[in-house]
Amino acid sequence: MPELAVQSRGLSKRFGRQVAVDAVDLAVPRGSVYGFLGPNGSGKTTTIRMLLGLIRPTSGGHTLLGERMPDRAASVLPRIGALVEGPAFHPYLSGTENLRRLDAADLTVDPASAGNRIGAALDRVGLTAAAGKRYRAYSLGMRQRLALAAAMLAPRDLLILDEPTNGLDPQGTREVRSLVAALAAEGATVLLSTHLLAEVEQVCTDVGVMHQGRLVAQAPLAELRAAATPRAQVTTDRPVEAARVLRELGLTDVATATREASGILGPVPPEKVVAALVHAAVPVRGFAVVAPDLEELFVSLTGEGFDVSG
Ligand SMILES: Nc1ncnc2c1ncn2[C@@H]1O[C@H](COP(=O)(O)OP(=O)(O)OP(=O)(O)O)[C@@H](O)[C@H]1O
Repeated sequence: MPELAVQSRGLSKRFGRQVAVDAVDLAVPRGSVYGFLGPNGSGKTTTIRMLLGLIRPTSGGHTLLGERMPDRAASVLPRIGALVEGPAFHPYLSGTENLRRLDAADLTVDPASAGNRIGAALDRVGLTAAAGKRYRAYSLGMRQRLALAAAMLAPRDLLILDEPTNGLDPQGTREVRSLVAALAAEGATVLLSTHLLAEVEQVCTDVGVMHQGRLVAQAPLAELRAAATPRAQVTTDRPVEAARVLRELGLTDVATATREASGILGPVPPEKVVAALVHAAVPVRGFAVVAPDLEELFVSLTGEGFDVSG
């Protein structure tokens, strides 16, 4: 097995004059849950469509599970489950019937066990109760669940999921997260795109950040966190005086807010900061050492905020 489940080199897509994806070098480690993160319109869906061979790159290329695409599509695609925008479900068929059609189209599986596969997939996404309902009567969340079930009809080595929690309520979102964790625990590699940082924080081991068509950062999440330097945060009625003390101690990026001063600690021990504040008679109401959250980290990487609320 290759070390990288997905690897692209210079993958690019132009629509007319617009460059939607610009020389993306993806490296998705085998066994990872890779969060493909970026604001709306940053090129995630276009990249995923190229990965799956649904659209042709303008330039560049890639491998899936070590196999060159699209030449090896016929042999590698059966090992891959995908969820991309607009799955072709039939509106007048039920969830079960739709899955039956998709399952029948897969020549690599035994038709005799179709019922078991379909039942298990519907169960995993929590759609058993609505399995007999027509697709056209499904809510957006139910449609999304059915698309996930379709991606998991057979055991997969790699799942590529475009915004898998799109349209789901908070409960559904939690279920999808635990589903992704379970799939990863079973040994699958999962690449999921999202514009929600919380999603990445909670399930992903690795992150790739898209910004205006370019992959601006890619690393294991733990590495990104380790690179994040903690800040000392002082709650006080005299933020300006507190800020002066922080600067004198050598803290950097010192900032003040109403009743608060903060700065990047660097090598300065926190207890020294507290002692210096007390020595300078700054009334300290609270003191904390906080690691930046992912949002701050990514803003610093991309210079742009994310739609964290969804
Ligand atoms: N078929 C197309 N024709 C022209 N432009 C397109 C086409 N598909 C995508 N684009 C453009 O390419 C850019 C990237 O779009 P893409 O859908 O890949 O972004 P995204 O990161 O997936 O965003 P979202 O989270 O909104 O789905 C956008 O500016 C979009 O308008």
